[in-house]
Amino acid sequence: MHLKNLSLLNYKNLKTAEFDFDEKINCLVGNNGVGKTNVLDSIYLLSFGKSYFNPITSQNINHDSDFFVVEGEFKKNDKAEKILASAKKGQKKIIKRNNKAYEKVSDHIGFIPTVIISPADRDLIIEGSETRRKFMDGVISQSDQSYLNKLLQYTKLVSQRNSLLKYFAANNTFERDTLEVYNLQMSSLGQDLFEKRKEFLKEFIPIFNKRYADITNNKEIVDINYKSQLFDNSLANLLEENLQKDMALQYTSVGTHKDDLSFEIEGHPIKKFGSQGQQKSFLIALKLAQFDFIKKISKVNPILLLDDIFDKLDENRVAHIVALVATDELGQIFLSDTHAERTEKVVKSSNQSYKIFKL
Ligand SMILES: Nc1ncnc2c1ncn2[C@@H]1O[C@H](COP(=O)(O)OP(=O)(O)OP(=O)(O)O)[C@@H](O)[C@H]1O
Repeated sequence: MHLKNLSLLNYKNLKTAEFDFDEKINCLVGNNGVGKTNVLDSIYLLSFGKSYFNPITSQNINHDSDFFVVEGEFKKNDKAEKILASAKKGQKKIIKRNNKAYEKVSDHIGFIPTVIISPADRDLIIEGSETRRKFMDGVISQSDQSYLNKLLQYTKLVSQRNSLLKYFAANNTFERDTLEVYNLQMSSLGQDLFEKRKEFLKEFIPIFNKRYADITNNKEIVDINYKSQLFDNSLANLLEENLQKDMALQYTSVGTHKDDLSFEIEGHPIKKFGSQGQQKSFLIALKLAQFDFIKKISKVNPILLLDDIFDKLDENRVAHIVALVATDELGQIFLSDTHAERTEKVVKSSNQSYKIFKL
């Protein structure tokens, strides 16, 4: 699978831009702030229906305009697939495949498998559990629509249950039967999500460990630990046991929406005990493992977006990744960098076709 061409209208700072891409390697070069990352982000948008960097769609419309249109033509299984994403201020975003609008954006997830590696990934280590849950859910959802649908239903139920708890508090009332309806549905869905996450991590962690060992030449042991309240108790019991607490807090304090992943190096949290370099290697390994996992399930090479890749890796390591394109381990890749010569030197050494776009 690859992206043949891309046209942008009013996407962030890019008022109009057109690209005819190489099937293998594409490099976007230019000074800081010209819009290299925004081009990669527009490809991400065509895959996930939202920006990687700013999920608030209206903020991705160029400041001088009131709409954006991003359109790309992909080739997947020898078929042309035209994907369009557009948004107008005050209106719902539209995603179309071959001129037909999706009813739900979530139906598009997984159709154009894509992985992005960016300096913004450090949030996965620094930020709270939500970022890591989103990463895990994102990887599973790209290869499992039923998981995504259950996750969306579960999230909606948590928010409805929270509203109900607020309503009880505001009106000094309590309706056990109504609450029971939410508890029952939440328990069943939450338990399914928990089982699927466990199953996923069992497969994913060894892939991740292998990638980390490759990147660092087996320097140190890293691990990912799944943290969930559901290991010790069923969600049905947890909801029951925490009822008084939830009533006082006016939100649902237990469930799979509280799960987390603990990223560890030599048995200690990498956030506190990992060097800058170790953290960067950890993140690259995580994303390449995402690539491997999605490729295994979907049987296509995901598109790989490497934003500011020299931020994370030295020239030799970038050359090593780019060389994988030749072995068919990778499909189409997009790189952004401020140094045109450095990028050209690295991609030339791969002996693959490539294109350089100067912004
Ligand atoms: N909605 C918007 N309208 C206009 N400009 C925007 C909008 N959103 C972001 N920008 C601008 O886009 C520019 C950033 O572009 P981008 O991050 O793609 O740059 P870059 O070439 O990747 O830079 P760097 O090399 O620093 O990473 C900034 O100048 C930012 O102000």
